[in-house]
Amino acid sequence: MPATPEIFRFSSSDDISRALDHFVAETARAAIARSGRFTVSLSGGSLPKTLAKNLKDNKSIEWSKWHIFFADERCVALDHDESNYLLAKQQLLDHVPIPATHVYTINQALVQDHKAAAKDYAAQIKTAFGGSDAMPSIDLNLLGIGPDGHCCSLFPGHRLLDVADVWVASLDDSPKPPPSRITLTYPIINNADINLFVVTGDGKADAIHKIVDQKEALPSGRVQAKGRLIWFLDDGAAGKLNASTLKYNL
Ligand SMILES: O=C(O)[C@H](O)[C@@H](O)[C@H](O)[C@H](O)COP(=O)(O)O
Repeated sequence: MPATPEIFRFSSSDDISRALDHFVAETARAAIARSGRFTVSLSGGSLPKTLAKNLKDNKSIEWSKWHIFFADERCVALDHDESNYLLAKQQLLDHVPIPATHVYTINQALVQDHKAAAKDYAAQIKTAFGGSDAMPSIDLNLLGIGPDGHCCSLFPGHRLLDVADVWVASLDDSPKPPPSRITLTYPIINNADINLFVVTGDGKADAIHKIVDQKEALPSGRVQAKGRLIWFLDDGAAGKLNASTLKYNL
């Protein structure tokens, strides 16, 4: 049964950062109590900054038990200003003691070959999840959404929307620059325990309305979860939602 989306509305992106701090800290605590570690994937864009704002100073977190993956990554060097890793490093990883071996980055030697980079990243995930061929279940994917409704590097109308045989796929024709990227695919995204979208700004309001109210099959609208599917929206992003859609108003 598909998870019913839980939609939370906040009056500002600062309020979202505070709520994210509580939610992610509690999700990590529960995962560590259950399995001894917390696996989380990060998107690029505005997400790392919104996430890190309060979380990086949260003293209750057992950072040594965290394992960080990237929901998608650009095929660029790790110190390139378009690298999602670099963004996460600057915003969060430089400020908290997560062991470097727990941060799963795109293979630097393969950034010129997106297909090999995707294969390598899937192998890294497999190793991190004990080497089994069983579909991994990431505890929490933190996802952003583009004005066109994309998430990760899964764009409207793109062939990667139908990929079901690999955990990580690649593209060299991303409509959002840079063109060469790797991305988690739906089978692994939807097998996560929790998928949480974090969306700010009125530039996303149309996409949110189409996905949530009109059930349009935009890429972000195809995301499910084993456990919970959650949307954190600020007033701008929620601006065009039907009033009756909002079940929670924090
Ligand atoms: O690497 C990327 O480009 C992202 O992972 C992408 O999927 C991003 O999350 C959305 O485009 C939202 O980005 P904003 O939050 O900056 O709008």
